[in-house]
This record gives sequence, C-alpha cells and structure tokens, in this order.
Amino acid sequence: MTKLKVGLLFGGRSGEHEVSIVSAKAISEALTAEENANKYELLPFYIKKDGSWQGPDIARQVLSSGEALSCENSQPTLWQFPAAAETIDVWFPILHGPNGEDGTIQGLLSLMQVPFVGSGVLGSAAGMDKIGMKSIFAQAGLPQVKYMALTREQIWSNPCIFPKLCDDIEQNLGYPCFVKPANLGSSVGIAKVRSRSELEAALDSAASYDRRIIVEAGVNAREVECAVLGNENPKASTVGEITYESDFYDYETKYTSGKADLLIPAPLPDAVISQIQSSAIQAFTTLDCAGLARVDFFYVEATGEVLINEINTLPGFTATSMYPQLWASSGVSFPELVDKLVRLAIELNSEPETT
Ligand SMILES: Nc1ncnc2c1ncn2[C@@H]1O[C@H](COP(=O)(O)OP(=O)(O)OP(=O)(O)O)[C@@H](O)[C@H]1O
Ligand SMILES: C[C@@H](N)C(=O)O
Ligand SMILES: [Mg+2]
Ligand SMILES: [Mg+2]
Repeated sequence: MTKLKVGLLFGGRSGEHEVSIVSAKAISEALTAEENANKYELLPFYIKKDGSWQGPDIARQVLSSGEALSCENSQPTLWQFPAAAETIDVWFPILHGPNGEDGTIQGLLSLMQVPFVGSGVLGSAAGMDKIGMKSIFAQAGLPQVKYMALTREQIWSNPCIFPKLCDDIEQNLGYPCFVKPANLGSSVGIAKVRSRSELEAALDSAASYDRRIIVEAGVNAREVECAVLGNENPKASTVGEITYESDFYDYETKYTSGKADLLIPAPLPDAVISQIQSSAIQAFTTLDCAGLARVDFFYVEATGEVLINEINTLPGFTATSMYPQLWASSGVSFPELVDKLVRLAIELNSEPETT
C-alpha cells in the first residue's frame, strides 16, 4: 500500500512557538505509531521564530531535542519553501497562535490545493481574534462575559486619552478584569488585574503583543472545556474541568505537570454537560470550523450560567493539554485521533470546488 505523505508543520512566528514543538512531537509519535505506520510517511517542517522554513532533517532534530532553534542575528529572509514540501499529500499544521492558527497558513495551503488538517481561512481567522470571535458568538446568542475591544493606537498614541480609557474600563467592567492580546493563546500576554496601576501595566504589556487588545470582566466560575471533531456533522467529546491553585490558568499552570488537575468527565449535572456540548458545536459551526477545535467555557455554579470563553482551532496536544485527553476518555486513542484528523482533511478536500 502506498503511504500518504503527511507534512507536519510546527514552530511558527508566534508567542506559542515552544508549545507547538511539544504538540508536534506528540503528534509525530502518534502518526508513526504501529497503528498508523503502514498508512503514513511523516515529513516534519519547522518554521523558525523568524518565519523561515526548515525541511525534514532540521525539523526532526528540533522534534528530538524539543528545543527551538535560535534566531539570533538572523536577517529577514525571503520566504522559501523546502523542496520536500512539494511532495506532501496532506498537511498537518500544528501551529498555535498568530501566523499559523489564524488563517495565514491556511490561506497558503488552500492556494497550494493540498488538503490540510483543521479549519480553513474563515474559521481559523475568526477563531483566533478574540474580538471578532466574541462579536460572532454574541450574534449567535452564545452568552459570554462583558468585554471591551481596544487598539494599540488607543493605548500608546495619545497620553491624554489613556486615563479616560482606564476610567471607562473601571466603570464598565470593574475589577478583577482580564487584559488580553486579541490574537494569542496559552495565556501568553494575559494579565488578571485588580487595580489601576495593574491595569495600566497590563494594557501596555498586551499592546506589545498585538495591535488589538481585549479587556474582559473577570468571572468567578468553574473552568470547563469540550473537544469537537468532524466537518459537516461535528461531534462533541465528554466535558473536562480544570482545577488549580494558581490565580488563573496561566502559562506555567497549563504546561507544568502537576500544577493543574484535569477532571474528565467533569463532575457536573447531565443537563449542564449537554448544554456545554451543544454550545461547543454551535460555536464550531457558527465560525465555519472544520476538523477539530477545543471550546473553553466558564460554568457559574451560583447562577447555573454557561458562558463561552473562547475557541481554539488548533488546540494543544501536549501531555497536559485537554484535547487528546477528552477524546481518549470518549474512547478515541491518540493514534486513532490523528488518523481521523488526517481523514477529515482529505474528506473536506474531496468536496465539490466552488470557483
Ligand atoms: N473573563 C475571565 N474571567 C475569569 N477568568 C478568565 C477570564 N478570561 C480568562 N480567564 C482565565 O485566563 C485563562 C486564559 O484565558 P483564555 O483561554 O482566553 O486565553 P488563551 O491564551 O486563549 O488560552 P488557551 O488558548 O491556551 O486556552 C482562562 O483559562 C482563565 O483561567
Ligand atoms: C495551544 C493552546 N492555545 C491551547 O488552546 O491548547
Ligand atoms: Mg485560546
Ligand atoms: Mg483558553
């Protein structure tokens, strides 16, 4: 049997570069596991932090060391596609955050007319930008926390406007509130703030990551996540809950073993689980997602409300990440999961073209 050549694309010009390396390592092991070894030939491609692409030899070294390649003293390079990329039958991008989860790579791969795992341009871009995502969710009637959308320009360019901006945030959202770069993940650049001075510092910091910034009212709630898998008729996994001792589910808590507990299935009433699952599917279809996504929610026990927090169209596949664990608990093993994802990519590509 001829093996399909799968191009695993990882790293990327993103604040989540290191997480992508860990996710890619896990996926490469699953794609080459015994169950998949006779179906797929894996060719990894690594995108350095400066945006340059490295072919399979270097990419394999990065996967085995787990270390990002340094970009010190690197000059901006013309974008070059490694020759081996021309032989790929299906791409598996496992890039997190900007320049990978946001529709940019998806646009490139669509133009190349080679199938790829995950959402296309619209689902990826709409899922990445928290401001755009939240206005689409609001339109779809999905309940969420109160928020304000800001730009770097408002924060940095006019010192006269800045105090008024902070006044507005204090009046509309109060404390604690969460300041986030609109286009990032893994909690990079996010701050939970409780005072004016923390707010000012957090806005300045978030503006260094992105020109779009979102500030959200802090909610006191349980954190639950649901995985979605499929194309036109997506399925929701069981729901998982995250508990931790830290102030919030920050980068260190997410990726340090033992800092957070994942409770799968979440100890919640059946009706709440069903509501989360149907909202996860509604979020996925509303944004025109495909293949996979993990949808994050807040469950406010005091009122019974389920608030959608966000969708992640290329969720983490690290040892502490929910997505593969939710499917494992729903009876889909890691090797089976990556096999399904590749098949879904091919299925999507075999649909009639709209020209
Ligand atoms: N409005 C909020 N109220 C309470 N906690 C919040 C709020 N927004 C974010 N948090 C906390 O911050 C964490 C990260 O937020 P969010 O999921 O939006 O960020 P992210 O960077 O997209 O994360 P990831 O993509 O890794 O899931 C949440 O899991 C939660 O612990
Ligand atoms: C990778 C990270 N953004 C996640 O959602 O798991
Ligand atoms: Mg996210
Ligand atoms: Mg999240």
